[in-house]
Amino acid sequence: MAFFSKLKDRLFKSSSKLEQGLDAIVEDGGEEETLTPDPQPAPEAEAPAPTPAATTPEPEVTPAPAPQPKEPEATPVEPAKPVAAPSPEPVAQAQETKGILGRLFKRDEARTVTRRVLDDDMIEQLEELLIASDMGVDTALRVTSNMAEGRFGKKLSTDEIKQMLADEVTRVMEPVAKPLPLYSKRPQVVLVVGVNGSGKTTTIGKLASQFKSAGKKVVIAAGDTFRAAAVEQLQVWGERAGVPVLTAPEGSDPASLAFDAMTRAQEDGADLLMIDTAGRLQNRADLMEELAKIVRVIRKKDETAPHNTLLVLDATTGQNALNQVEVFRNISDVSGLVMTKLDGTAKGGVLVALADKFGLPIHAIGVGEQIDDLAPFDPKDFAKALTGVGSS
Ligand SMILES: Nc1nc2c(ncn2[C@@H]2O[C@H](COP(=O)(O)OP(=O)(O)OP(=O)(O)O)[C@@H](O)[C@H]2O)c(=O)[nH]1
Repeated sequence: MAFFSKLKDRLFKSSSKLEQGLDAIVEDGGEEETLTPDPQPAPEAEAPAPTPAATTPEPEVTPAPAPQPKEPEATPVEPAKPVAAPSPEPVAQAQETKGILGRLFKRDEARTVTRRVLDDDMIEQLEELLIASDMGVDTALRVTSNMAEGRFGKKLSTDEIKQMLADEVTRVMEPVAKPLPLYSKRPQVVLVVGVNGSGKTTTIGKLASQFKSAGKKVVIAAGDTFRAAAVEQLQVWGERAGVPVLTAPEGSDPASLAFDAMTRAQEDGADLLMIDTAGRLQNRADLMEELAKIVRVIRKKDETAPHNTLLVLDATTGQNALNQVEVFRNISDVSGLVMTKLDGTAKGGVLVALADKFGLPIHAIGVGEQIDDLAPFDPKDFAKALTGVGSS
């Protein structure tokens, strides 16, 4: 099943919030226009009435990458057929729709679309909507001004604005959409950091399962030795993924566990070593020292390690995710992000702010609690899901 449709369903809260906001903005001060269904008199009653989407210059729905064949098709021509031909009456009846009847019939089909002139008021409302969608002030202003460029004074429909927004979001996100880089270095050491509850353990489990399926040999180190529950949880995920999880007694030194795990991974010829860490931001200095010590110790075995420091962020925390990036960049050498819990949150816009502000690679997104609910970050799919493009 196309991941896009899953993401779209699950990001529904975000997109519906934005969609409703955009509808309201266009309706506020917009004018309803009647669309003439077909400029040339079509002989057949079943000629498809143009959908609102057909009034847009057919943007990127078509050239979008192929992996979601079912979704985009739903918008353009095909589904208009059943709508345009609601009665099951066959051929003879259809021919009667020529002439007056035909025109009447077509009048029934006429659709309306509301358009609003893009002016300062509208730009301000768009800015407010994007800020309310967790994009953050700077990003919201930048995105809106790019959307407005060259379009000031033009009349725009909600669909057109949604598409413009999706294009702009895609433009911001494209440079950061990068899968976790894999190096020839073995073991590749991936340090996983993030606040408690952000989804580190779950993400490690999901990643381990994916790498294992791809034929990689993976070892996990349960480096949050201060929480027995965290260790147990990681063991459960390790079992699910079929990957060994190295643990140490509660309260023991995480750096010592990391060293042992590094030794084991080297001896086993593992491709990847993923090290979970504690997320106690309350004790920032301690955490910083703990992470620094882990790095010092594993460098005794491989001075290029860790090869990745993944920061796991919880999308439901909204703007707070921006602070977390600041903090973790100060205490560790964050090389990329994983954003979890994008399912069911109305705060997906924060990802745009993160991309715009930090430019850190977004390697993957979590859209559920199951082992396969981690996907590479696809900016176009994300932008469409966020803005609701293709969903009306
Ligand atoms: N809906 C949803 N829930 C998620 C996702 N990722 C993680 N979770 C849930 O978030 C909660 C916290 O996840 P953990 O993986 O335990 O987070 P952690 O960062 O390891 O937390 P600590 O062990 O407390 O440090 C769990 O209930 C997970 O099931 C996701 O992508 N979507």
